[in-house]
Parts: sequence; C-alpha cells; structure tokens
Amino acid sequence: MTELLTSAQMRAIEAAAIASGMVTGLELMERAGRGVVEAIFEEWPALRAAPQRAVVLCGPGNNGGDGFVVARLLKEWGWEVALFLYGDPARLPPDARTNYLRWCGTGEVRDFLGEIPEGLFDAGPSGDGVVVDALFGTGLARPLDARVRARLAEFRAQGQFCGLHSVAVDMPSGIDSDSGRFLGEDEGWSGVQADLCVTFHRPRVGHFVGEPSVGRLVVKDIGLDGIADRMGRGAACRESTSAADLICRWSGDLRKSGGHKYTHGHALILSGPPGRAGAGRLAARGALRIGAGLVTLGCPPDAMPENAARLDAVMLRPVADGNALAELLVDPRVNAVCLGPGLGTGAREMDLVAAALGDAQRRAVVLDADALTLVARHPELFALLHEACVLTPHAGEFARLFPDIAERLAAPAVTGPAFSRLDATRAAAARAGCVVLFKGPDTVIADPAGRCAVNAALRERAAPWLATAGSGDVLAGFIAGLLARGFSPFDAACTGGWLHVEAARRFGPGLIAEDLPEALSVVFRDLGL
Ligand SMILES: NC(=O)C1=CN([C@@H]2O[C@H](COP(=O)(O)OP(=O)(O)OC[C@H]3O[C@@H](n4cnc5c(N)ncnc54)[C@H](OP(=O)(O)O)[C@@H]3O)[C@@H](O)[C@H]2O)[C@@H](O)CC1
Ligand SMILES: [K+]
Repeated sequence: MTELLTSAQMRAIEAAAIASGMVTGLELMERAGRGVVEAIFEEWPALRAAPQRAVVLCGPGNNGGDGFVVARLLKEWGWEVALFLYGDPARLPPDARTNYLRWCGTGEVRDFLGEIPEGLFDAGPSGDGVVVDALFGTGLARPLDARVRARLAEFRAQGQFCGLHSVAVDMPSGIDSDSGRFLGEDEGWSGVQADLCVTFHRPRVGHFVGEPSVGRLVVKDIGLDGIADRMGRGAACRESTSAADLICRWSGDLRKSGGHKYTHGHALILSGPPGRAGAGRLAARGALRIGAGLVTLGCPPDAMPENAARLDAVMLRPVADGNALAELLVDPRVNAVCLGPGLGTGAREMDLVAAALGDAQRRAVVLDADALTLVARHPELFALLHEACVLTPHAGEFARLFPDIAERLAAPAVTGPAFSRLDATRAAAARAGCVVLFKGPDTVIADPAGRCAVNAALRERAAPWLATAGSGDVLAGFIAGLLARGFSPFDAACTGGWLHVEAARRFGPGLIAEDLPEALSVVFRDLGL
C-alpha cells in the first residue's frame, strides 16, 4: 500500500522536518528541484545525450521556487533555458526568493503574461526539450485567473505542438491537490495533459482521485521518510496520519491453509427471475473463485431449471420470499449474503433485502445494483444497514442513495481543499453506518469510522476493459466471497476491488465479465499463493 497525503498533511510534515532542524526549507527545495531533473532524465533518457531546450514557468510561491532550481540545474547541464515568472519577485517567499536571486545570476526572468518570444518553442539543439509547469502546487487556493489559465494552456499547447514534453512540478497547475479537481466554475478545463508529474515524499490524494490530467506520476524522495515517527507525540505527527491508502497490494491474507470447505465460509447469492439470473450466476462464480468454501445461489422457484442447467460447483436453492431466506439463514454456516445483481426491485426483492439486513446474527451482506435502488427508495431498509454491510454503488446509485452528498460533489469546486470523492465516500459511509465502495476508475472505499482507501485504476494501472456488462456483478461476488472467508467488510471491499482490477489487467483487451473470475487464478499465482 502507498500512503496518500492531503496538502495540509504534507505541509505539516515539511514544517515538522524544518522545525526539528534536520533539514532547511532551502535544502528541501533544492532536493525537490533535483528530483524533477532526475525524473526528466529517467523518463526520457535521450535528453541526457546532448543539451536541450527548457521553458520553465514559475509561480509566486514555493512551487515557483522549485521551478527556479530546475531552471538552474538544467542550465548547468548546458541547456537553453527560458524562464517566465508569474507574480512580483519582491513578494516571493524566502526560499523561492533565494532561488530566484540565484537564477538571476545566470539567466533572464521574463514576464509570464508578457510577449512570448518568437522561436521559443523551437526544439533544442538535438530537437527535444521540456516545458516545466511550476506555477502552483499544493498552495493553490482558488481558481486560476482567466489570463493565467489561457496563457498556461498556450504554453502547454505550443510546447506539445513543437514536440516538447510537458512536466508538472508537484501538481498540474489549476488542480486542487486534495481532490484532483480543477478549481473554477468550468471544471472541465484542463489545458493540455502533463506527460509527467513529479511530486515529493508521498503522492497526494489529488493524484489519484478526480481527474488528474497526468500521463505519468513519479514520486521523488526528499529525505522526509520517518519524520512523522521521529516527531513522536507532537501535534504534527497526529496531523500527518494518512488521508488514504492507495491499494497496491491486497490487504488481507488470501492464502488458504488447510481445513475443509466450511472453514472457508459459505456465501449465499440471491438472484432474480428467469432470464435475469445471469448476473447472480456471475457473482456466484466470482465468490467461489475467490475462495469461499461453498457458494449457494438462491433464486425464485421458477428460475430453478434455468440455473440448474447452468451451474455445477455452485449449489442451488429456491428462495421464494423473505421467509424462505430467513429459513436459510437459520444455518449459521451461511456467513455472507449478496443481493443486487439482476435481483429486481419488486415486493419479493424488498422482502429479501429486509430479511437479509434484519437478520439477528447481523451477518455480512453485500448490497449492489437493484438492492441499492431498493435501499435508496425505502428509508426503512436504509435504517437496517449495519457495520457488517458493504454497499457498492456506481455514480448513479450513489446519487440515489446520497443525493445531497452527490450534489455537493457535482457542484463546481471553487476553493481548495475542494470536496472530493474521498470526502463524499467518507460522508456516505458515516451516514449509512457501513462500508461504502464508490465505484469508478478512482474507486474509493470508506468505513463509518473514516478509514479510507483508493483503488485507482489509472495510468499504468488503467483497466478500461472493466467497463463491460456484468463486471460489477463479479465484483459484488468477489466481496461476498471474501466476507465468507472471514475478511472484515473494509478489507473485503479493498481486496475485492484490488483483485477485480488485477484480474482485468491480467486478461486485457477482449475481457468480458465471465473472464474475471477465471483470471483470478493467474493473479493468485503471481502473488505466490
Ligand atoms: N514547503 C516546503 O518545504 C516545500 C515545498 N515545496 C514546493 O512548494 C509548493 C507549495 O508551495 P506554496 O505553499 O508556497 O504554494 P504554491 O503552490 O507555490 O502557491 C502559493 C502561492 O500562490 C498564490 N495563489 C494561490 N492560488 C492562486 C491563484 N489561483 N491565483 C494566483 N495566485 C494564487 C498564493 O497567494 P495567496 O493565496 O497568498 O494570495 C501563494 O503566493 C509545493 O507544491 C512544492 O512544489 C517543495 O519545494 C518541497 C519543500
Ligand atoms: K505545478
């Protein structure tokens, strides 16, 4: 797992490091600038071969300070560097001002809003180069002024047109680092995507949620590791607990060590009427493949022949109504229930949801798709949610369940830190009193206590093939299977989500939902299980 930080947490860590005397702000800035230059050469090794051209855009704060360092270091490499400053040099913060003065000893400072010199974007002597955006980083507090935005877009676009790589320092300017959202009324504006974004110490939440328009993200060490631990019991330490975990590994133990089938739990998947039971079967197969010892599909009696013809290892039971479900749940070995995929939203299904949630044992329940619609429609069902439940809404279902939270998330972000998908999911989990997995390429999982994780399928971990019918049904089954195996609701949601993306990535193009459970065995083998 990788820890993600908010901008306030990052500031607290930096401030604590500086206050402890272990490093100065100027040293951190030097390391940051050096990190950016290293990342540029690592990303495009050919740039090392001969001097190139750089256009460096510096802003009025310490992000601009990093830009002055980058400009100076590239100039030392013999590059042609043109530097543009937005803001008054006399008002730069002290470390940025020091680096401004160092730069002034070697090169010219041009006005960011002034004329763009002719031929500026002609590639360097070897036909290559970079445009470095060091206008704003974690200090962005409000939307960019229209002139700044237009000029930044012009720099990026012309640079891209002329074949220069686009590099953002810490965050592409204009994006709020806590939410990944563009600040401003017309949120969709993004200028041109940065090919490379170089951040420091730990990634920020905004690098993984929202729409961070970054081709590749590199995190450079600037010597702050362990600072929160070393600070001991100080306030900065408490402030710097992580905002979220990016799931890079599974969070629970997936190994199966001996025992018999009941040792690994029994998941019950409720399915819908004849002709609509495929979604339930997909969920059931997912639950079985992920390692539940037993999986039963409970379907309306008239759907028995269809399901019997399609199932082997998955067991089948008729479940006519809520009473029939309650009878099944008398067996304490049935320890996880999944409702939603292809279920329907009629009286029987409402009864089933009520029976599953009202069960005295308070066993683990995954609610997806139609079950979420029912819970959104009927406050009496919502009131039955408890801490062993997992809700897996996509954006539409989320808006039906939590309309005011969704509205707040959809409203333009005009000040930083802006309301993020993380904030929204946390608020939803607190209100529902259970784990919420808010689906998207930047899936967020939160529990009612505020614990939060991001399962980002972005950039090198992108899995566009997951946008296929039935893939959500399999995810619900994965989570149900892990709950049956004894994972906590939060770990089941995190691990299920992580494996879902990994399975899709292993299979790749051409993926359909049926392939997801089958691809799990390859993922497990790669994990050494
Ligand atoms: N701290 C450290 O030790 C290290 C920090 N590092 C680097 O520092 C960066 C953070 O620096 P930072 O806090 O100075 O914020 P930054 O992003 O430069 O902007 C602040 C300035 O912008 C202004 N401003 C804000 N919004 C605006 C707008 N829309 N339009 C116009 N102006 C606007 C704001 O003005 P004000 O809001 O006060 O009017 C203020 O002047 C961080 O991203 C990393 O790159 C690294 O060197 C590692 C060590
Ligand atoms: K920037």
